[in-house]
Amino acid sequence: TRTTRPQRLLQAVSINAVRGDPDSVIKAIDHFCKHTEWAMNVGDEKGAILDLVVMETCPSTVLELGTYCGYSTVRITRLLPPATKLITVEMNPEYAHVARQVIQHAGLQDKVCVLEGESADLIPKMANMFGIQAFDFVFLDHWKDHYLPDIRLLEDCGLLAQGSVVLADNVVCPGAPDYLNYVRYNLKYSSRFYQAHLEYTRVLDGLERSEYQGD
Ligand SMILES: Nc1ncnc2c1ncn2CCOCCNC(=O)c1cc(-c2ccc(F)cc2)cc(O)c1O
Ligand SMILES: [Mg+2]
Repeated sequence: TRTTRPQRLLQAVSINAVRGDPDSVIKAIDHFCKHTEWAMNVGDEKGAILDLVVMETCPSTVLELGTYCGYSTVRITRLLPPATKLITVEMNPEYAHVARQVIQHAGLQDKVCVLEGESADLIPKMANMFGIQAFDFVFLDHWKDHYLPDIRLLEDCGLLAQGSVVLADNVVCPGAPDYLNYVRYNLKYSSRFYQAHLEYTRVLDGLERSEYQGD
């Protein structure tokens, strides 16, 4: 039977990236997606913005919704100090399996926990599962119509604190209009838009950075 796109992406990583070197994993995936087969990773242009926002946040606790093949997981985790932990949620078991191998190839497996399941089911259990109060940084990159219900769920579960930063991918393409409305016009958030392009294309897209102002 044919391989899947995530399996072909993983093969490109295992062939072209140096074990234990996150930057070579990132470069191998971007090269594969530019020259062989497009895939829905955040990519190099938006990835550079993601890097800047992570570095200025210096988070101790990170949540990512929508792991896919682990590209953004590697991008974020490579910037985190040793003691920090990143929790990433992926509902597709096949994506999760590939992501674990990509993360392992980068040598970052000890700093990452890949959870399989629906974000809406897992978010209410996280405080108890991991003994955390709030997330310093959240990256939204799963189903675009889940961004709004999930940020509200994070609020209701007390998992956002004053200063928590939520960065959302694809707010232009495929788009998350209800989410944008909420974070831009709700006094609980201070929000700003980073114009960019859909990964590996010239189609307009962007990231929205929203800082929680506290209850
Ligand atoms: N824990 C969870 N809970 C719920 N659902 C979950 C989940 N974990 C996964 N899922 C399922 C959704 O996973 C993938 C979400 N990502 C995208 O759909 C996406 C699509 C494009 C795109 C595609 C085609 C175009 F033409 C133009 C743009 C670009 C992107 O950058 C994208 O991120
Ligand atoms: Mg995306």
